[in-house]
Amino acid sequence: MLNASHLLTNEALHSKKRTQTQRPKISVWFCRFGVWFRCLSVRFQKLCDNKDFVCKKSNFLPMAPWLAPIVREGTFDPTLIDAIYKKQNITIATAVFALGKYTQFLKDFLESAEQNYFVGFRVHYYVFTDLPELVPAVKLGEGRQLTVLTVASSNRWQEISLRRMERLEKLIESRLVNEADYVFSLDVDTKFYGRWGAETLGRLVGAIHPWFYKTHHDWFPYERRPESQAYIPYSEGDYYYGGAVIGGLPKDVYQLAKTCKERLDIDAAKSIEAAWQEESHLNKYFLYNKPSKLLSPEYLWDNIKSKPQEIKIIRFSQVNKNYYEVRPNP
Ligand SMILES: CC(=O)N[C@H]1[C@@H](OP(=O)(O)OP(=O)(O)OC[C@H]2O[C@@H](n3ccc(=O)[nH]c3=O)[C@H](O)[C@@H]2O)O[C@H](CO)[C@H](O)[C@@H]1O
Ligand SMILES: [Mn+2]
Repeated sequence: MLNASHLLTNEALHSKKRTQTQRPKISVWFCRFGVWFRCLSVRFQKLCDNKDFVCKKSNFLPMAPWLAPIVREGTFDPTLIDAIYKKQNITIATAVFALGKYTQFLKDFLESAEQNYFVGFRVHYYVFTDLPELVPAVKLGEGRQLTVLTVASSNRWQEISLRRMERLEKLIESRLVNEADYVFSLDVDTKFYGRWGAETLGRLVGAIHPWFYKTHHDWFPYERRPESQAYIPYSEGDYYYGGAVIGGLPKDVYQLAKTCKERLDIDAAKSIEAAWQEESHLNKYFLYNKPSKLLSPEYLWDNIKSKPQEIKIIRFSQVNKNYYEVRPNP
């Protein structure tokens, strides 16, 4: 005789059988997952091809589309390239600005430069500061010298940063045309961790910003207001360059600094300050005056970013800083 518990058990058994027969085999699940995954990856690829946000395998190519080399580990022979340039007995002028509390970065900058930056070459540092007494006495190698240039400070960090263009222009005009073969202007809140040598020399040199080397240009933090001289429309752009590294022949860097300074002045007269001050103007300049050589983010990293696999070596990097502590204004 069937009782209620039998009925329940049979029902349970029946439903178990049904689910067993209806559940697809594991291979079917794999197949479904494969189709789903493929759809997703095709969609993602389309997104990339549409250049909606990321793309940029091309940033890892050894050359820019206009055939300028992108310098990175493995693309040059350090011994050979240094030997070629050493025969030319060149002097590399290096402008660095340390105003206000940024003087605290000078010691590490200079000491690490002496270990890594154009070792064995003639290097002339030009240190701009409002506090000359705080320039540390760092022992310099043979053929290397340092000149302190006293300048007035400003109560805005943005102003201090952007006025580097004007000061660079004047420095090249008044001295470097006669004193140097190449010039670099570098951020001071930085440190060298690896070799930086003759492979970085060129007519006009920019460094790809470490935060945007995989970003599509529509997402670059270019200045987007047409009223600004630094304006770059969406759909234009090739790389986003960091304001921390500018280099090249004195006459080419002079032209860059002069142009950016003029455009900064035009903006200032209209009470406009570009999104990233002189860095925005630098990006505009490089868009229409392509650098002859690009430095990969090996030459401009940021210590708060961990090193990804594709970056083989970090040579020069922004050190961590407490913005509130070191800047004169927020
Ligand atoms: C890695 C990189 O590409 N950094 C750029 C970025 O922010 P950063 O955050 O790197 O700008 P920052 O605060 O380092 O200022 C740029 C430079 O100006 C000098 N300075 C600044 C403030 C001060 O009180 N005293 C002083 O000496 C110093 O040489 C410093 O290295 O954007 C800035 C403009 O917005 C500049 O283009 C920087 O080069
Ligand atoms: Mn900086």
